[in-house]
Amino acid sequence: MTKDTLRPASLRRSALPMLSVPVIALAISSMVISTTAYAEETAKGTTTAANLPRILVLATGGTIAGQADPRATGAYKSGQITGEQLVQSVPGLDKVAKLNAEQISAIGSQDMNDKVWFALAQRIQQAFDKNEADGVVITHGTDTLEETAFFLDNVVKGDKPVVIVGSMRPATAVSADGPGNLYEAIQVASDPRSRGRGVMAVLNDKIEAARSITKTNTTSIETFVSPNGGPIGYVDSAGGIRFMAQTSGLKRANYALPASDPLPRVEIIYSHANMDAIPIEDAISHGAKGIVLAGVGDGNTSKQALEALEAAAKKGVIVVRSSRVRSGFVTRNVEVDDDKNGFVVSEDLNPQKARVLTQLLIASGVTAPAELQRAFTATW
Ligand SMILES: NC(=O)C[C@H](N)C(=O)O
Repeated sequence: MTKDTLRPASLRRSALPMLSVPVIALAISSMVISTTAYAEETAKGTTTAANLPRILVLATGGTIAGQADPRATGAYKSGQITGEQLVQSVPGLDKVAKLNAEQISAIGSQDMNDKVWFALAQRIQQAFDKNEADGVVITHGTDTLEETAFFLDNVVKGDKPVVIVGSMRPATAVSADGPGNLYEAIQVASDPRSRGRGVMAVLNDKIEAARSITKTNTTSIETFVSPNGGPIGYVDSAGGIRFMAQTSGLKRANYALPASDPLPRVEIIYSHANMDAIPIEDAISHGAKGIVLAGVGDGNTSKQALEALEAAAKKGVIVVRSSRVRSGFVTRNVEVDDDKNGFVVSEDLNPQKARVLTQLLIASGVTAPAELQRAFTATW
């Protein structure tokens, strides 16, 4: 992990496309102006940086930091460009905020893990508690962006904005979406109206809440949606930021960050036609403390699988019924007899987010089904 303080740059910068890493690094080092030169500029009144909000950028990798040979079709490597290089590559950011970039990890978000989550949560909390920053922006891959956003939404305390951002095209692509997304994310994190809204994601001119956002397209830049509620706001260069309501409308639960990683083992079991009990029995034999069912329809599954879940719940494994269907709510049900079986339903949370909440609840010592259910329903 490295910690670098970015010097605000008042020089014109070109975007990264088509440049190799050494060329980018050389170009950036020659563009960065020294702190002294910057102080002189400020004294001359050519910049108002002193009044700008302080935004901490925490880079984790992902396609937004990815590079490809522009002639190659599709293939690129995630996490090749540092957070500092990323912010330096976006013209005009020095007019929006005072930026400090730190590298937390350099991974594709398919490799996102508890260690990085804990490092992020601890660094954000420290920055807020010590008043080092007015807002935080996390650069992240899009594959698990929603899970990281939801995890942080549940453990970071305070009302300062935390914004997570990614891109669908690597930094070297023609029409890379990363620079625009990063600019808008920093705009949102810098705006006082963003306070008290929990963790937000900003991509493709939309502001979405951590609880509701999900990735819906494998490759398109129009991939993130909030199926049950829509975006909480919009941001673009012409209109600036528009929030659709005073707050995101959702109550946030705060859990203490467990003393150390990893979080308890909770498996997602995907339901399908011709479903048997084997995946559930396997998960339990490998030490799962909880099972989230990505059920068909309203959190349903076959008789065989249901019996295996009932047996698991009897042994003290937490069973949460969620759905593989993209939108809607999973509701407590007499047919499945959630009450008798001690099952929990995930409400609006998709399986991957229900997993995160189940992990946090188990880590907090909450295991009684009624109490677990209250935590899943606490939002309304
Ligand atoms: N667009 C992306 O960022 C996808 C990439 N695999 C990641 O999640 O890191």
